[in-house]
Amino acid sequence: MSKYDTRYASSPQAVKKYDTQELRDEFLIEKVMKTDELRWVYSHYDRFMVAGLVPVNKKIKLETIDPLKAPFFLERRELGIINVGESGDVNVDGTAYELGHKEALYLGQGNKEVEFSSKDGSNPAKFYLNSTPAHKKFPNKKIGINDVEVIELGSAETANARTLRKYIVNSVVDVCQLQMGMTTIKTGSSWNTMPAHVHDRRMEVYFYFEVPEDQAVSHFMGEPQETRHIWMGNEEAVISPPWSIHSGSGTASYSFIWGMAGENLDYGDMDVCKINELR
Ligand SMILES: O=C(O)C(=O)C[C@H](O)C(=O)CO
Ligand SMILES: [Zn+2]
Repeated sequence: MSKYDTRYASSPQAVKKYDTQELRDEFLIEKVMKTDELRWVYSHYDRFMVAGLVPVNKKIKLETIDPLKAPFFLERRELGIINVGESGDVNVDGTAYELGHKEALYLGQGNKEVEFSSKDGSNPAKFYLNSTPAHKKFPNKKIGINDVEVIELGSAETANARTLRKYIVNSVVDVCQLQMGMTTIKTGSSWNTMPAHVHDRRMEVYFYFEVPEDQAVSHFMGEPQETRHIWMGNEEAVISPPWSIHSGSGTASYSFIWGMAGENLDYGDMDVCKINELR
């Protein structure tokens, strides 16, 4: 069995009173990428699971964790994988999927034997993993760099020029509830997800990467009129409750992977906040 840490759900009333350390303990996931070890964070928000794996010296198997009470990990779950490192392989019940830098794989419910490896342990793959409960088996699908839907958002004038890439969304691959994509902030811009939004129907997790050394991203969370911030470093993730905004401003440009789960599969279903009404 793999190891895991549990994160419980908090109410907006409770979070109003959290100090810096409490906010970090509840929502921040430090050091997501683990070498030769799969260690999950199991969130009680929509039972969303997060892990990061860097296979260096050996192949790593996807194993169940105790709270699933399932004989194998994907018995009642689906899994999204985005490789932010060098080339690696994901072997799924005898079929090998090669994932290059920024390529992704969707694995549906029911797959039993899943094994991760790097092509070259000295230039390893870095697999970022999100998993959600599933009720139906959909086919496994690799999403290569040319399969993603790309949209340009924001502008240099408002310091939020960015490229959003949709990898695991229902117009690209059939899924039960998982949605994943990647957003890259253009040089000179700093803001992601501004204007901010909430979607009380879905929770979300952001994994910040390509944050230059000695730089940081200030991630904003909370109800739109009661915001808080969490300072984040490279390869750290943050859980966004369904009632919370999730937006960030970096001291340099950066990228992040967003993953969502909940009530519907409509990426554009967001309640946008007025910038000058944020508090
Ligand atoms: O920069 C953005 O805007 C985003 O990446 C927004 C996320 O995709 C999101 O929050 C989707 O709900
Ligand atoms: Zn969102």
